[in-house]
Amino acid sequence: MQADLSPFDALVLMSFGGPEQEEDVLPFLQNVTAGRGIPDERLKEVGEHYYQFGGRSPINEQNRSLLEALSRELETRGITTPLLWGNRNWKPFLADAVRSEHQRSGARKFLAIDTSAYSSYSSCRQYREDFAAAQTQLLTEGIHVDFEKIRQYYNHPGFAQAQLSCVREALEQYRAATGSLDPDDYRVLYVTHSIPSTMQENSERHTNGYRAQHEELIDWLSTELEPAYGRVESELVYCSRSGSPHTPWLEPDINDRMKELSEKGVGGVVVVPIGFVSDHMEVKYDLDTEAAQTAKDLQMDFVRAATVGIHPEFVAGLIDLAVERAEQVRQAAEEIKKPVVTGTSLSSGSGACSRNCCEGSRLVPTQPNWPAPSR
Ligand SMILES: CC1=C(CCC(=O)O)c2cc3nc(cc4[nH]c(cc5[nH]c(cc1n2)c(C)c5CCC(=O)O)c(CCC(=O)O)c4C)C(CCC(=O)O)=C3C
Ligand SMILES: [Fe+2]
Repeated sequence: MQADLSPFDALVLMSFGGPEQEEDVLPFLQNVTAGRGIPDERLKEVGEHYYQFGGRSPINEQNRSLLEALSRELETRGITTPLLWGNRNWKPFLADAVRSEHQRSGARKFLAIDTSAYSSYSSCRQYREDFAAAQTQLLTEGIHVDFEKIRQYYNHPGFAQAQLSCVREALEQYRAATGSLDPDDYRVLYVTHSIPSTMQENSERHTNGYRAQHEELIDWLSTELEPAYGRVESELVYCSRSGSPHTPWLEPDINDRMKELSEKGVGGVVVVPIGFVSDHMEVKYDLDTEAAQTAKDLQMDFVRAATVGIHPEFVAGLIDLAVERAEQVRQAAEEIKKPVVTGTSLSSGSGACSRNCCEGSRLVPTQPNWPAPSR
C-alpha cells in the first residue's frame, strides 16, 4: 500500500467533545441535547456526573494523547498530511478547526478519523451530518470544503487485536486478584452504550446493525481467547441509557445484569467496555463509579478492562484505515479488499456504512454522500 493520503489535504480526528471546567458543563449539555428530547431530570443527573469530576470530561485528555500517537505514527510512515482535531459538541469545534486549517494551508478535502467503531445513528451517521453542517457553515463564509471518513472499524484487525489484548490483561488481573479463573465463578461482561430500540432497528437496514456488530466482535474475541483460557462465559450488556423511561432502549443494563448474576451464584465480573475507544465519562462514571459500587454492594469481584486508548495496534490501524480510504477514493473503487477479522457486514459505497445507513425519520444532509457531491 502506498503511504499517501492524497487526494486528502488534511486528516481530522473527529470526536464527541466534552467540557473542560465547571462553567462548560451546562452549555456542553445543551449542545449535546439540542432537539433530542432528553428529560430535564436526566440532564441534571448527567451534569452531576461531570461536576463530580470537577466539570472536566476525561475525553479531551484522551483525544490529545490519541492525536500525539497518531502524529507519531504518521511521522514513522513519512506521511506529512496535517492532522487536526474537531468535535461535535465542544471546543475545538469541527468547523473552527477546519476553517483555521483552510486559512493556514488552503486545505479543502478532509478525511475524518472518528472515535466510534460501530454503526448507528449516534456513532456514525450523526458524524456525517456534522460534516455536512460544517461544510454548509463554511460555505456561507466562501470556504468550500468536503469530507470523507474512514469506515466503521469494529472488525478491523487494529481495533480487534488491541481489544483482545485489553481482555487478556483484564483476565490476568482478575486471576491475580481472585486466585482463580473458573468459568463457573465469573462472567465477562462486554459493555457498550445503550441506544433506543428504534436507533437499533435503523442500524439494521443497511448493515448487520449496532448490536450484531458487537456480538460479532465478541464471538471473535471468545474464539481467540479459547486456546489460553478455554471456555469464557461472556455476554453483551449496556450502560448509559438516557431518554424517557417509556422509550425502549437496548438492555440489559449492566447493574441489573450483575444483580441477576449474583443471585445465580456468579462471584465476579470482568467488565470490558468494547463500546468505547477511550475512558470517556461513561467509563469513568457509569462503570468505574456506579457499576463498581454495584459490585461492592453485591460482594462481587470486579475488574474493568482498559479501553483501547492509544494501544499501538489500534493507532496503527486507524492510519491503515485512512490510507485504505484514500486509496479507495483515488481509484474511485470501493472494492479494495478490506482487512477484517470477522464478518463482511459493511457494504461498499462511502467508506462509512453506506449512503443510506442509519437514517432516521428526519433526513438531514450528510457528508460524504448525500446529497451527491456537486463536483
Ligand atoms: C452510541 C453512543 C456513543 C458511542 C459512540 C460515540 O462515541 O460517538 C456515545 C458516546 C458519547 N456520549 C457522550 C455524552 C452524552 N451522550 C448523551 C446522550 C446520548 N448518547 C447516545 C448514544 C451514544 N453516545 C444516545 C442515543 C443519546 C441520547 C440522545 C441522542 O439521541 O443524542 C448525553 C446527554 C445526556 C444523557 O442522556 O446521557 C451525553 C452528555 C460522550 C462524551 C462523554 C465524555 O464526556 O467523556 C460520548 C463519547
Ligand atoms: Fe452519548
